[in-house]
Parts: sequence; structure tokens; C-alpha cells
Amino acid sequence: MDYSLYLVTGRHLLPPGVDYYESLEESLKGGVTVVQVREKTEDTRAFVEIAKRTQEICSRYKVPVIINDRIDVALAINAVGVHLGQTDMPYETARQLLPESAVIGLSVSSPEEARTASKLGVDYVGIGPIWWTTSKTLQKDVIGVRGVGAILSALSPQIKAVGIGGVKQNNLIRTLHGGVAVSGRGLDGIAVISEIVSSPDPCTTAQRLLRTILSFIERPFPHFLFPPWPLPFSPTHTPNANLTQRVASLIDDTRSLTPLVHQITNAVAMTQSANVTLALGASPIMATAPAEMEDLSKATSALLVNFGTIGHSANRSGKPLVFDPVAVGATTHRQKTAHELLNTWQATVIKGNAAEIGALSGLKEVTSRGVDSVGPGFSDPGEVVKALALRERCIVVLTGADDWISDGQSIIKCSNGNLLLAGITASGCIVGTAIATYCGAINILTRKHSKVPAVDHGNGRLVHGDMLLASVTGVLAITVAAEMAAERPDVHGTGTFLPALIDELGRLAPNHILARAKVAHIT
Ligand SMILES: Cc1ncc(COP(=O)(O)OP(=O)(O)O)c(N)n1
Ligand SMILES: Cc1nc(C(=O)O)sc1CCOP(=O)(O)O
Repeated sequence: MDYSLYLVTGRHLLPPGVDYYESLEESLKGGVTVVQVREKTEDTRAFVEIAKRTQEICSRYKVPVIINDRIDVALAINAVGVHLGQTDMPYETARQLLPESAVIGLSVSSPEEARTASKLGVDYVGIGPIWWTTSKTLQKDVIGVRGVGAILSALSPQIKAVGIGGVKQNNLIRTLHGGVAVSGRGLDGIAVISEIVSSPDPCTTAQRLLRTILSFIERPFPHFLFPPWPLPFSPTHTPNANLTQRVASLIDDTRSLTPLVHQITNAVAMTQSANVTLALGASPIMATAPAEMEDLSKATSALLVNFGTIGHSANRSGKPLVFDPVAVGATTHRQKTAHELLNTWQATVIKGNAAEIGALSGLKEVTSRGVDSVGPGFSDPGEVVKALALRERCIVVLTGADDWISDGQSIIKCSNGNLLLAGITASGCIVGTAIATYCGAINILTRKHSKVPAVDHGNGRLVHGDMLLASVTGVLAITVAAEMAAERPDVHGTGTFLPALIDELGRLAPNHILARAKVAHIT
């Protein structure tokens, strides 16, 4: 069975005047790999008739047919198998009634149901509902892509898995990219009704869906979010150059690339963030009107957002998205919003202090007091960032006395900085600004040198370039400049420190990084 593009039929959702069998044939031409006949209102005789004709058409394309719920109909037409819900006939009974070779799938919507399905030894599971859908009245909560990840983590690796519920072309990449277990296991396919059935051109729609699905399922780097291919940034870079050398060069390159960095941030941080962007040689734009987000996402190099709902445009345009979950642990509202956001768009980098990263990770070692962190700190901060990076499929940056950065594989510890940094407002925000600036610069460089199109989801990547390097560079730029500022004779406290910091960021050069950076590659 090839589960890549699993069509569940829905005759009630066909466009007016479109014949079901013609639409089915078009979707098969487009590459649908398995068809489930789902009839909720027809009587048995009509169901059998529809299933039989469906099977005749599918057999011409060598595509297997599965029957929804009804063992008797599956037996009547000698279907390849059945799909059962949690309240349908028990799996064990269906197994006894059906031929040994029959494929049996089960719907699951929680890790517990996935563990039960694993014990039963079903052939595949349908995981959902991933997104909201009107194709059926949902009895369960939407699980989101992170729910898919949790279910896949609980599922036996032998059991195949398709995702279902509200999957459309515009959320397919997020679904496949985000719906991944911590082990790196992803979905084996996507099941859809309306996106194909209601399409005026089911063949083209199926083709497009399949192309994207295959780019993820056959992805060459299954465990990497950002494959560490060598990036020929400039003549000063060699693929094997060490991290500090590459950071130093990126700081230099950014001044000539002048990335346009879109930032949606707190009023208190806005001026500072804009000044830091300028000092790093980039260009800030602090627009907030929702109506201009789509246009801006095409022109900008990166987006930094604390709380907002505009991440989709950046994802669609293939631009890096830095998420700063400011004080996420401080209120239930912020926690709910952060989870909703992370469910619906893909962050490239999440940056936070210990309380923010702890809240997103569900850890209690550090808690929030407003925007600040209180508590003993994490016993193993490297593992905390690594685990969150794996879960959220992005880079995670934990700021503090030491800064910890991980892409889910490597853990990097940076130990620069000065206590005065903690004394100015929005110091965390400006680290986000610097990271977004370097993500933007890397995005420009990668596109320029590897000649990838503006948006290329062909190989399952949302953004191109080494965003781990960008994150380390952002952290080092601020912390090294902070050391330089604090050492100046004209700096006497936080009041004089802030303008000095902007000055030092403005003159920050590769030699400062090379002389001062304290970077440890933990793994
Ligand atoms: C592939 C796939 N996954 C899930 C379902 C849902 O099945 P079920 O829970 O039985 O709900 P109904 O389809 O019967 O409404 C499915 N049909 N296919
Ligand atoms: C049949 C079905 N089962 C679901 C589940 O979550 O178990 S969601 C769903 C409907 C899928 O249709 P569409 O692709 O149009 O959203």
C-alpha cells in the first residue's frame, strides 16, 4: 500500500453538476494512491453499487480501495480493506471476519489511542482531525500538527500513518513539516476529502498535493530541519571554517546585504529594536497593519514576531520567522495564544529566556514574574533547548548568563555578555532582532548562491540556509557588543550603557568576534 495521497470520497462535496465517477477518475490521473469509499447516508445496496464501480475505475489505475466502516460492503466487493473509527466494529472482530490479507486502518486522535492501535497491530492509522474541517461534524478537538507529533511518538514504527482533517494545499507543508515525532518519524501520507473532491480541477490539485507530499516523504534529510550543506557565502568562507570564523564573516556580509527585517514587537522595544537593526547594517520595518502583511512578506528578508497571527505570510513566502514568546508563562492567555500560533505556523527560530522556554516546554524549574525568570534554572539547559527544538522543528535559543542554542541535533553554548544587558529594558527583544537580521542575511545569501527559487518547497524545506549559524551570530553580536560597551570609560550604568551598546553594535567587526567569542559546541 502506498499511503502518500489517500482520497476519502465525499460525493456531497462535489461542485454542482460534477459527476462523482468522472471526478474520481481525474483525481486518479492526478496521482491519488489509495481511495476510501465513505458513504454515510446511502442504504446498503447503493453503497455496494458505488463501491463496486469505484473499485472498477480504481483497478484501472492499480489503486487499492478501502471501505469506510462497513465490513459487509468490503466483503461484498472484495475490497483491499476497511477503515474503522473508535466507535465502529472492534478491530479484533473485523480481523476475524475479513480475509487474512485485508488491510485494516483505525482512526486515532490521542497518544493513548495510538498506543492501543500499536498493541492491536492495525495496518495503519488515520490521525486527526489535524485542522478544522466542515466535511464532517467533528466530535473531537482539533489536534494540530503538534498533536500529530505526539501521536506519532506513541505509535509503533511498524504501523503506517496518514494525517486527516482540513488538510489543504495552503497548510500541507506546515502539516508535513510540523507533524513529526521527536524521533524524526513523519507521516506516511495525507488523507483528504474536500481539497480534491470540491476542486474544479481534481487532477491538478492531486498532482500538486502529491508533489509536496513526496518531497517530504522521500526527503533526503529526514532528521534535519536545515541540512548542513556547505554555504559558499563569500570568499572568506570555507565549508569547514569553524563556527566563530563563520559568525565573524556573517557579521561583515550582513552590512553589505542590508536585509530588510520586519519586526512586530512591543511598543517598549520598538525604538531599540529598530536602532539595533540599523547598527547591524540592516534595515528595520516595524509595520503592524494586517492588510499589508502578505505584500511585506515578499519584500522582507526575515520576520520577528512576539505575539501575532501573521506568521503564515512569512511561511508562504519562504522567509525565516523568529518567534519571541514574550512572558508566555505569565498568563494563561499568552500560553494558549503561543500554542495556537505554534500549531498553525512554522517558526524558524524560537528565542526566549528561561521562563519562556520553560513554559513552552512544560517545565516547572523556572517560572515567570512578568517578563522575568525566577527559579533555580534548568539542571541541563542544553537538553531543554534540544528537546524543544526537536518538538517544534526549529532552532531554539535560550538566553541568560550563558546562551544555549540548538537545532535539535547540535547544542551550542555561548558565554559572552555583561550584567548591564540585563538591566536595560527589551534586551531579550534585541537579541531576537539580531537573530532575525542574520536569518534574513543568510536567506539572501543562500538564495543568491544556491540559486533556489523564492519559494521552493520542492524538497520539503520551508526556508533555506543555516539558521543555526544565524542564531549564534545574533546572540554573539549582542553579547560581544555588550562587553565592549560595558568596558568603555564613558559608561557608568544602564543609562549610558544603552547608547554605547548601539555604538558598539554599529562598529562590530569580525575581529571583535574572533577575539572575544566564547563558544562551546556541546554536541
Ligand atoms: C484515513 C481516515 N482516517 C480517519 C477517518 C475517520 O474515520 P471515523 O473515525 O470512522 O469517522 P468517519 O469517517 O466514519 O466519519 C477516515 N474515514 N479515514
Ligand atoms: C472523514 C474525516 N475523519 C476525520 C478525523 O479526524 O477522523 S476528519 C475527516 C474529514 C476530512 O475531510 P477534509 O479533508 O475535507 O477536511
